[in-house]
Amino acid sequence: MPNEQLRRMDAFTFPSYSIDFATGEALFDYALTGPDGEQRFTEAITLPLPAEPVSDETAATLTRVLELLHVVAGVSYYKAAAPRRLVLPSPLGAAAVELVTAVYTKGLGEYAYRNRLPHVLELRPEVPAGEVAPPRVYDDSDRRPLSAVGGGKDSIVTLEALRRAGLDPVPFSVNPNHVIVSVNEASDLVPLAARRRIDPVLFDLNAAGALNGHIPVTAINSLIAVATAVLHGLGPVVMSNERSASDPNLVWNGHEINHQWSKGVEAEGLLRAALAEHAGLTEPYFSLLRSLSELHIARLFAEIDRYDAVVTSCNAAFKLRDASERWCRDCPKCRFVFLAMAPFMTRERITRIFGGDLLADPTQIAGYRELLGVDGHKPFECVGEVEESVVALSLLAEQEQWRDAPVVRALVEALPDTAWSAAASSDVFTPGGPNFVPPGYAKALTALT
Ligand SMILES: CC(=O)N[C@H]1[C@@H](OP(=O)(O)OP(=O)(O)OC[C@H]2O[C@@H](n3ccc(=O)[nH]c3=O)[C@H](O)[C@@H]2O)O[C@H](CO)[C@@H](O)[C@@H]1O[C@H](C)C(=O)N[C@@H](C)C(=O)N[C@@H](CCC(=O)O)C(=O)O
Ligand SMILES: Nc1ncnc2c1ncn2[C@@H]1O[C@H](COP(=O)(O)OP(=O)(O)OP(=O)(O)O)[C@@H](O)[C@H]1O
Repeated sequence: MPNEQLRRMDAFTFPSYSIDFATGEALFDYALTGPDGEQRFTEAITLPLPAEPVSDETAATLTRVLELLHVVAGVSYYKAAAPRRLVLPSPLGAAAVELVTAVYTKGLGEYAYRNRLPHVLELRPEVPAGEVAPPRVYDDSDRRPLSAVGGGKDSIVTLEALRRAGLDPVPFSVNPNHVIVSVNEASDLVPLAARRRIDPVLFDLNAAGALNGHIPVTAINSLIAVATAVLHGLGPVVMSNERSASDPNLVWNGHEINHQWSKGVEAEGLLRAALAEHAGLTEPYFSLLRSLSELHIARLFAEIDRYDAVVTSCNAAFKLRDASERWCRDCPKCRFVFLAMAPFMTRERITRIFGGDLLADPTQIAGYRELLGVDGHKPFECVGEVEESVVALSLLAEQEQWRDAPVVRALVEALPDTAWSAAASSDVFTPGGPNFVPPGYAKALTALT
């Protein structure tokens, strides 16, 4: 479809969805509609099937979760045209509407900012009138947790915390690539995996110049994880989203723009409320690491060494096409994670994990200046707060093995005195902030910290 026609699309709709219980494949249909016709998309998500046949009760709860997933996963296609109308397929309760509204506005915040589309931040879904029948209540709180694994340091810390607390986690991933497969193998736990196939038409539209940008992918992965937990009779989905994921990158037109919005605590609360209201789940989803800073998680990761050969937090390794093998060693996330881990490891160990020593390489200085708040705003990436980077640098400056590294020396000279005094009174190693960790799981975190 030519680009001008896409730009004239005025509505995004959700024609239908289906699930085949014989194969686990759910098909979600979407349409962009406008004066020149419509552009249809179908996303396919295949859930792993349990050994036992699916009961009617499980099917009923799963259907409710998939109704939410259908609407949330539409963001990938909505963003190709950003029409002004978002027309939901069926009535939804207040909590579900709040979730959907936030996913399409705050979740697309970075996309709206980069493409200069302020109306996206004001989008309000059109919800068909009618009552939603109350769901069956499903008390999953005492069952084995499903632990989402993304291949990076955070989900490894969670997996090990749950295991050490005797909570018997089941690792779970969407489209596990070779990194995630290796992490699961290193854990010696038996994982579950779901497949997600984005409609290839979207890639063709992207290649032809359609609107594109960041989407709240964690909200989608989270609902796929909850659907899998329901299908397998498992308990809560345990995420590894940290405290700093809730902090915005910048404010634009009065709206906070947060690259990591769907990893933040607001999204977590909205997702929990929508799942309780619409699917009747009592303890569906929480992040075990919510109260911790990235730096604190990096310190915990340093105490676990069984994943050193496989751990990969760099997003470039998770691209659908042309992915890097492991760490690309030239992006904000690689720079930040290296800086965060370095104070707690030998130089030899971290160089082995990353395949290189980023703090020995002067070409990294410009990127590190951004992370430290010397230049620009916090990069649109999954990186910690400026304060965390400054604290990490201050720890490195005290260590003989790091103090003379070229990047450390340059950054120490570049930082103003105010930054050092803020670092000196920092609470980055004190857990804090709102979280939804249930009492039965809090001990897993306490044991670790
Ligand atoms: C791996 C990555 O960072 N991808 C982002 C990148 O996409 P790119 O075009 O370079 O490559 P692909 O990932 O292969 O995607 C191809 C196109 O497919 C579309 N698409 C992909 C996944 C999806 O769920 N929906 C989609 O529509 C999209 O049009 C792609 O161009 O740039 C894109 C545009 O800015 C980003 O949308 C891609 O981000 C992925 C969705 C992704 O998985 N990113 C995570 C690594 C990520 O950024 N996680 C955040 C958490 C943010 C949150 O709120 O959940 C983080 O770690 O901070
Ligand atoms: N493919 C995936 N399938 C399921 N869950 C995922 C996937 N990718 C990421 N996640 C989960 O989404 C959340 C955010 O992902 P993120 O990439 O920040 O975490 P990570 O890989 O554990 O650690 P790091 O921040 O070091 O990369 C985490 O809870 C992670 O487990």
